[in-house]
Amino acid sequence: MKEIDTLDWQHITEDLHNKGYGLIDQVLSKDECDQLIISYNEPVHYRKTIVMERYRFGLGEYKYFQYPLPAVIQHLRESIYSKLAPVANKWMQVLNINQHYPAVFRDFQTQCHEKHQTKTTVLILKYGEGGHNTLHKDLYGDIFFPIQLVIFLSEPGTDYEGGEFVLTQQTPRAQSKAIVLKPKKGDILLFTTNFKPVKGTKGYYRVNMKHGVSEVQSGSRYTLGIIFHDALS
Ligand SMILES: O=C(O)CCC(=O)C(=O)O
Ligand SMILES: [Fe+2]
Repeated sequence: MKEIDTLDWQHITEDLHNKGYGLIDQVLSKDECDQLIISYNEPVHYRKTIVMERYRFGLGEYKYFQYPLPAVIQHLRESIYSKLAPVANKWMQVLNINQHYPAVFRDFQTQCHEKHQTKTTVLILKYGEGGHNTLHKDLYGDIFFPIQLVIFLSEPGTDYEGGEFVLTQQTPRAQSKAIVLKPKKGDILLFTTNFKPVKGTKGYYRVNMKHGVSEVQSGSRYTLGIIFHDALS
């Protein structure tokens, strides 16, 4: 795994401010991705399995991890959080929202716990042919962190076809714009969970963002999602 501190955080931060997402190339090695895919079938790591069609979330399956998280994931969650907290604080500040994100992940988690959000939201997802994930926001209670990430564990074009990552950006009084991305195995995509600020003529306003996955045409596609806030249940 690449050292998180050595990544180009200035560039990533600019992308998040300007576009609401940022792609980081090749953070995990092929082996690390394969290990995570293998662990999909080891029940000991998970607290809950969701069959997506049952909830009309799409077609596929995902599993929520339980605490304690595997060391690699805990490390990523803590180290990336500290890089994103300043971005999140800037967003809340310009939008006049009274929410401060502490510099250290542990202290943010305390905020979640005070609101009874104590369950992990870190998840691993698996989609086969026809699999997809309908457009959504990952909100699990009052407390939310405005940026999350997905680690791509499968290789597009080799392991699966289709299955693009889709972001929609909804500006007030306009239709939604779609952004379609196809990151490679080992890449990390950071993106907006709920809304981000955009500068207008009269100050900043909110644009809402949702994400999902287009239909997988063939093969299988695995991803790992790290959401920073915990869940009520
Ligand atoms: O499989 C994907 O690319 C999307 C996963 C997702 O919705 C999430 O991690 O929140
Ligand atoms: Fe999601």
